[in-house]
Amino acid sequence: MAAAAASRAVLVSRPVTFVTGNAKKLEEVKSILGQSIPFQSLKIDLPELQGEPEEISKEKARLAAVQVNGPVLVEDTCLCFNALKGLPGPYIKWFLQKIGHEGLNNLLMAYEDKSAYALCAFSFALGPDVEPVTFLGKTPGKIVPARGPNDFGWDPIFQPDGYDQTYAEMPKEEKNKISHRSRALDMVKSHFAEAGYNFSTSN
Ligand SMILES: O=c1nc[nH]c2c1ncn2[C@H]1C[C@H](O)[C@@H](COP(=O)(O)OP(=O)(O)OP(=O)(O)O)O1
Ligand SMILES: [Mg+2]
Repeated sequence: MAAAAASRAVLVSRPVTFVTGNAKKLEEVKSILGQSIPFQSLKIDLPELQGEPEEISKEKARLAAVQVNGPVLVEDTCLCFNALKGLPGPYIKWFLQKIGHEGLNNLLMAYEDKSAYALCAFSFALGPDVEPVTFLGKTPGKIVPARGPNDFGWDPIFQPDGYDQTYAEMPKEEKNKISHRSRALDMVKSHFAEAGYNFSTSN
């Protein structure tokens, strides 16, 4: 029963650690979660296996839980081009690093379809011996020539549907309302509420 589940509190003696090597992700997660889930962060660039976004994210959580030896939250972000059947997807980091915004636009030169989606796969593991659970958040949009400040990844070339600004041009609060990241975090929050987790705020 939902009412019973909501009133059940599960005390977890360790805080949640969000593990990422990316300071900009951390900044967004902090601002989206606010005080709703107390968490600490740890800067490690975890190795990522190849495969589907959900599996990559789960494996990151397994590795992170071993490192932290406690509850962890990780995420893996993909930028998927529909004309390319979802690629670059999880490999966007390396594509961006090698060919940049212009190269990413050029990849779609041969196609009329410039539609794309941003996908965030959050995984949570209670500890190293517990199978992680994954939550996917998706925001549809299209790939455009870069516009706006260049301070976070592919933000300047992604224009979400229903907006005439790119992620980079939008005020941060606006991006955080509709982003792939905030949609996935909404599900993480619901999961924590349903499970009744009450995390410690100190180690
Ligand atoms: O909202 C975003 N807006 C624009 N760019 C973004 C966003 N979110 C991630 N990105 C970039 C960072 C990296 O180039 C790639 C994802 O790769 P991804 O492995 O998930 O991130 P990462 O290696 O930087 O950090 P982490 O240590 O958490 O794996 O897309
Ligand atoms: Mg990474």
